[in-house]
Amino acid sequence: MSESRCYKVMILPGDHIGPEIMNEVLPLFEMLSSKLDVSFQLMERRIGGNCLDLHHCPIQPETLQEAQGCDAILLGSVGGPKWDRGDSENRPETGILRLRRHLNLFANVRPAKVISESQLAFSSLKPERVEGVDIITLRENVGGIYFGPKVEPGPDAMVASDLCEYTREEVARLTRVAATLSLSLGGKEPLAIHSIDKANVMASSRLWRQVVKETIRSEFPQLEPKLSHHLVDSAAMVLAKEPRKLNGILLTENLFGDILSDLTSVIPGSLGLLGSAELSGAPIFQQGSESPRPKGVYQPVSGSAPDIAGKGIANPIGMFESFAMMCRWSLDLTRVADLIDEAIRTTLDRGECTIDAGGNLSTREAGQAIRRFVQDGLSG
Ligand SMILES: NC(=O)C1=CN([C@@H]2O[C@H](COP(=O)(O)OP(=O)(O)OC[C@H]3O[C@@H](n4cnc5c(N)ncnc54)[C@H](O)[C@@H]3O)[C@@H](O)[C@H]2O)C=CC1
Ligand SMILES: CC(C)CC(=O)C(=O)O
Ligand SMILES: [Mg+2]
Repeated sequence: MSESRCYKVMILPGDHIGPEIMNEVLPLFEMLSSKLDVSFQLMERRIGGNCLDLHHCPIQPETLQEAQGCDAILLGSVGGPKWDRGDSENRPETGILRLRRHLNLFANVRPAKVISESQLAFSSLKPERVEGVDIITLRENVGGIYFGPKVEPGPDAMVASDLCEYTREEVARLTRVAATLSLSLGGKEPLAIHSIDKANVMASSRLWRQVVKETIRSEFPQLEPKLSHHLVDSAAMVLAKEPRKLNGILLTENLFGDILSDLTSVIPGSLGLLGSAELSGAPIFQQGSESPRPKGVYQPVSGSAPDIAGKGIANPIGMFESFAMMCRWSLDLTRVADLIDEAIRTTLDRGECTIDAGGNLSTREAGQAIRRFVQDGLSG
């Protein structure tokens, strides 16, 4: 008889809509424990503005340490106008950056896929442009300009700066993750890898392009025909004009990936639909594998949406999608991940979603619809 698994999961709801959408996925833990041979030890901690308010730091050092011992971390979102001041030491967003750095979560996987007919009508692009779009932004997550040395602007500052630096190894390791995703998710035909940079202007981008090329040529020669290089400005234009041309993996640095992944969200229709995985290595695709899994933080792509917080209309789908990715890549619960993905697709087909994605349900009702589907699937 196989042993029952107990997973340790850290819960970081964050600010504004963070706790609202987190509340919609939390009942899944109890549901899974009652239906499957698993249990969960949940640890709720603070991050972001609410942590600054209570502890005067955006994440506590002991939270970082505890996160190290968890199987996965589920995060809502942080930030808001109340804390929109001060230098990086005193900003909510720094809590997320510290967590990424502490756990070395260098690979940020952000899929944007059109999965339901309802999205064709609702996307801000024409239906014929949107059909079949399936793009994964793979963003470098612990380097580049977000983490380089800064000169903060003082009250009378004449200059401020952020340095964008990349090392060979930082580029090579992310390229290896891109190759794994391409080979594992593409089936017989590996996915295209579109490396995005600004090599016509930036030195760090010229290194990026060189190392991506070399890594694919020397370690994954079979993927050479699948690799292309694009300048980021032109890639942004293609994403808005003919996004299918960029189907596959957008392999890119921290700042470009942050911007482009928000841009990809308009294709399926709303930023509130996208989930993400931040990983310390390539995901393991083999179910039941005993190989150690990479560390993972799972969170929606969006921010804390202060403009809609408290109104009960935030879309919880990005949070469910993040939960599904957690099940798939950190908890070895592939069937649950498939079921949640199916629940998202079905509820979108039925128009059972929040207003940003074309429905008229509240956050709570949209969450209930997905949970009902999952419950039925687990019982069936
Ligand atoms: N990972 C994180 O926690 C992130 C935090 N932020 C922070 O979030 C705060 C707000 O930033 P914004 O620029 O307003 O970006 P945002 O991503 O929070 O919101 C942009 C727009 O998308 C809408 N939106 C976002 N999530 C939604 C959802 N689930 N359902 C329906 N609509 C949704 C918002 O209402 C808003 O109109 C800032 O403090 C920012 O620094 C921003 C990005 C990531
Ligand atoms: C640190 C985050 C607030 C940066 C961001 O916008 C993101 O990761 O999407
Ligand atoms: Mg962002």
